[in-house]
Amino acid sequence: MGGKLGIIGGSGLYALGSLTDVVWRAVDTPFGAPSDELLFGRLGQVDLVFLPRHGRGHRLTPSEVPYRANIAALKAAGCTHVLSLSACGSFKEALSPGTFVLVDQFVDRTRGRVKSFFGNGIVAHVSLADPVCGPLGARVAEAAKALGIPFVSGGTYLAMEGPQFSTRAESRAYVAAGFDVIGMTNMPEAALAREAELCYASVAMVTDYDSWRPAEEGANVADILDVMHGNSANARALVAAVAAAWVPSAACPQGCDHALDHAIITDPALWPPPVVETLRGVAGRVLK
Ligand SMILES: CSC[C@H]1O[C@H](OP(=O)(O)O)[C@H](O)[C@@H]1O
Ligand SMILES: Nc1ncnc2[nH]cnc12
Repeated sequence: MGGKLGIIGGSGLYALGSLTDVVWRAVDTPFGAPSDELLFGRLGQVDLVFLPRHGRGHRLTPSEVPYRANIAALKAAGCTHVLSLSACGSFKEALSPGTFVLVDQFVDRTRGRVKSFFGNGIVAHVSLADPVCGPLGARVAEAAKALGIPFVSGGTYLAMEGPQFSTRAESRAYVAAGFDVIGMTNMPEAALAREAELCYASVAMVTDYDSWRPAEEGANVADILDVMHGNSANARALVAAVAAAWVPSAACPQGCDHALDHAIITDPALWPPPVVETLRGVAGRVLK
């Protein structure tokens, strides 16, 4: 598994302490500034780039996170792979707090977020049927199992707008629908990673049971923070283990790195040159 690994850290994960040769560096993009400076460093023999999704000190709401800039910045930093780490609520008794879920599907109930790099004269439709990179996920699963982290491969992540947590009625409806976990950030992040032809995997770290259980008070930040501290230690160990096993490979077997091959539907003769320039960083491979 090759190329450069980018890590997006969610709530409770604002830096990676074990990196060496570290430097925080501002990276600007045609889509604005990312959530924070990017942290460049090495973990063992591997170059890593880390980005705190909400910024250091957790300054950005899920709706305010500049998802396009974050993905564009990681791509500009040379990342070919992105491992996303997020706190989440659980809709299954068996997915208890502390469990790490390797997400394989999303249901997007966010609204008002910019969901594509494309538009303004260049239309593209990528496939999200399989919205995460299986080969990258397999690496993560191997590492988690070796570490003994409570880990489940596969799960549907309901992305809600927030910032308020769900009502009991919403929470029960999501349980009835069969969803596994809930969070506020993985969409449009995953969709944008696909448009940028990045291999993307998401580990959703359960902090609570949301509000569907009758005896449950409902999700609240104080309880979530308690669980998150333990989860963050496991998340750091997981990143270190994934990095330790990182070996180069030429191409993504699933084709994430060619997601745009047949996606742009607009007649190339009509592509507005300024829009081509804006897209060059994320889609340059197909804009030649
Ligand atoms: C602090 S609980 C709610 C907050 O936590 C999750 O953030 P992230 O996905 O970045 O770990 C959730 O999506 C909410 O933004
Ligand atoms: N119950 C919940 N709902 C939405 N986002 C969350 N992040 C952590 N727990 C959550």
